[in-house]
Amino acid sequence: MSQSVKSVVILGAGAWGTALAKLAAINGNQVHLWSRQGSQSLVSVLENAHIVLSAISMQGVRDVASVVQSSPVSPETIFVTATKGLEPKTTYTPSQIWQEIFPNHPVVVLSGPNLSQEIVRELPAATVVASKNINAAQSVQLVFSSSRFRVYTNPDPVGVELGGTLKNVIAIAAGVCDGLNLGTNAKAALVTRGLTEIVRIGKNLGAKTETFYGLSGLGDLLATCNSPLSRNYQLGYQLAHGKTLKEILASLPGTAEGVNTCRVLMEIAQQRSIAIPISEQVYQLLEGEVTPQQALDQLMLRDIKPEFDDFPKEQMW
Ligand SMILES: NC(=O)C1=CN([C@@H]2O[C@H](COP(=O)(O)OP(=O)(O)OC[C@H]3O[C@@H](n4cnc5c(N)ncnc54)[C@H](OP(=O)(O)O)[C@@H]3O)[C@@H](O)[C@H]2O)C=CC1
Ligand SMILES: O=C(CO)COP(=O)(O)O
Repeated sequence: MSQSVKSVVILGAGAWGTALAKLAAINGNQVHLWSRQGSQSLVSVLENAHIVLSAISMQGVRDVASVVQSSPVSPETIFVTATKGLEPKTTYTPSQIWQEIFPNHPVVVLSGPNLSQEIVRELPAATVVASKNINAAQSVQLVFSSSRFRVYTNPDPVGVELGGTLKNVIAIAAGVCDGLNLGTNAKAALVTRGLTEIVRIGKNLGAKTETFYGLSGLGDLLATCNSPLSRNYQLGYQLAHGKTLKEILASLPGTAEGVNTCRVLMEIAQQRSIAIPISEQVYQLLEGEVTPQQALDQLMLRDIKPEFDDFPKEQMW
């Protein structure tokens, strides 16, 4: 894998931004890791940037993107987003925000089963870079690919981004499931039916179904629902042990995007009449409207139904 040295700016020096900066630096790229708390001005780091990657948590994306907009950036600059969230006011994904603010620049989504603590330890991992602009996706692929980090391209940015974003809600449910000691069968059922909900929403929002069965969908769902390293999983686990959301958020290291994502997801599902029963129970749990046990009972006692929504009747038996 040979390529010319690129100037890469990483916005956000949190857990994920720091891990991604390390990956880009391993390949000899010139990397600037920017944080609002650091001494470097955004204007100075953006000068001559080939790639600007945002690893800002969802709540700060639009503010930071607007500041970048008021700074001089090369017309060739590729924007990459690694945030997993949805904007409450617009229900936009992060890439939709970047594309709205930079309509003439390529925007690439980077998402996959990527628990940052494992990546910092240089354990092997894989991810996906997705864009409508294949050349931009390939440039980003070269910047981050190494013997420890395998990067695939994908032409479905919305699907890749929604897989990474929506699985956080199911990861909260998975943490609850493990926290209540419900067993392996329950967990398998939860994760599989959770994927069904992600596919329903994703298809409705224009994503390709097969994307959700790849690394950024099923892959990330499996990683996040099975690892105590996941903040979203941890949050669910602690809810099951009787802690309040407020108490958990006060001690959680970093951002658990699933909390805000769940609220926006409920709005999307209601507007579009999409059934997402697991996510709905996560929502009610986060709002303090049900206990973990009540959420479980509500799911188990739903009306019985066929497994798949859209099997033609003649193919069912
Ligand atoms: N950690 C992981 O394993 C992975 C995380 N992600 C996603 O990446 C995103 C970031 O996660 P992570 O790094 O773990 O989170 P952290 O909480 O560790 O870091 C969040 C970063 O966003 C910055 N930030 C937040 N709001 C603003 C703002 N208004 N202006 C400027 N900067 C802001 C924070 O700056 P400050 O420190 O100054 O508050 C910090 O640098 C999330 O969407 C997450 O879902 C994706 C894959 C893996
Ligand atoms: O997205 C992640 C792994 O791919 C990180 O998950 P958490 O945000 O739940 O820690």
